[in-house]
Amino acid sequence: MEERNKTLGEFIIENQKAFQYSSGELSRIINSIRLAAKVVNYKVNKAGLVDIIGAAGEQNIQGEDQQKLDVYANEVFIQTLINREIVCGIASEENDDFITVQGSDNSHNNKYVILMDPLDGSSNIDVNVSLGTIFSVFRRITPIGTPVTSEDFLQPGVNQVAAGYVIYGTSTMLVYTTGHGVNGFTLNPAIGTFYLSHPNMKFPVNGNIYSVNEGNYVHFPQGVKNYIKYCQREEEDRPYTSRYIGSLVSDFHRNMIKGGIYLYPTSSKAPKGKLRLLYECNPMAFIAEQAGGKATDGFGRIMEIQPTELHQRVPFFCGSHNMVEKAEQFMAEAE
Ligand SMILES: O=P(O)(O)OC[C@H]1O[C@](O)(COP(=O)(O)O)[C@@H](O)[C@@H]1O
Ligand SMILES: [Mg+2]
Ligand SMILES: [Mg+2]
Repeated sequence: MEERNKTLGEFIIENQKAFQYSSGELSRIINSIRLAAKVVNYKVNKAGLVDIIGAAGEQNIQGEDQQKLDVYANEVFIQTLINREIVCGIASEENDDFITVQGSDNSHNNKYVILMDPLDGSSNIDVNVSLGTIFSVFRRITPIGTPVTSEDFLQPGVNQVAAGYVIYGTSTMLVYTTGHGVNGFTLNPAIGTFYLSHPNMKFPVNGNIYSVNEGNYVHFPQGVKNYIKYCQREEEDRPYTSRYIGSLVSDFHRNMIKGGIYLYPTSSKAPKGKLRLLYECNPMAFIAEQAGGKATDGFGRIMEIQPTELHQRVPFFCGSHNMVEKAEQFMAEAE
């Protein structure tokens, strides 16, 4: 069978042994994400037709106005994972605290916890611009058979066993890693099957796209200002392009295909940065590193940060290896 026509299911079965998915649980988690993504995708594609546009009227723990689609996507992913009894705990951007998941026999025998941003890029929902879902999977630390604790969720990113995203764009894709490279699957909506369309995805080492919300420029650290000025330097033939979609998943995905860097630095509005370490930065960092890219907080490796809070925020510089290194150089020189 020609590589590119392989379905997600076939890919998982073929790689089950190779990737040592322990007892198939990890592959069942990926399959659950696949199923939930199809349900959310159906709604995203109809958002303009059904009453799923606009604010839900509540604020989440982040102090952000939840959008109806945030709430819907959160419910679909959480319910799918609970119903399939394959994780022992779930943490979400939209939930104040983590959720303990018991088996139908009230056991706590599953091995994995999952953390997720059910809908990334919420500011784009009402304007018909691409959105995403991000997930991160860890093996639990506390003993099997006992309820999960915060210790199971507050693990450094280097402990991740899987991470991925769904991008609801011109086509819907599932891109994920289990620590053996990054593979992208595109949904054929006519038959509801994901096909291996982007095997072994790699970040170009260099690139000429920088993604940052330049509206915050005056509030950025000097090192970031200097890096942006470097990208805009006059003396060259303007080798850089500024592209900012406002959905982390979309900016990341474009940069991974074309080469580029995404930056969400600290600013007066976001003194610790805006993006959340556990379910945005860690999973995207895992994917970036597995694709040969780099992810730091401007000074150190994202995946080595020891989390202290479920919703903690960190500055995020992620993308083509040499571009991130260059940005870090400007950060160090400005210290
Ligand atoms: O509008 P800003 O401040 O530039 O922030 C855009 C960033 O915020 C986010 O939308 C945050 O994610 P959520 O939409 O899940 O809250 C990122 O996807 C995006 O890159
Ligand atoms: Mg997000
Ligand atoms: Mg979100």
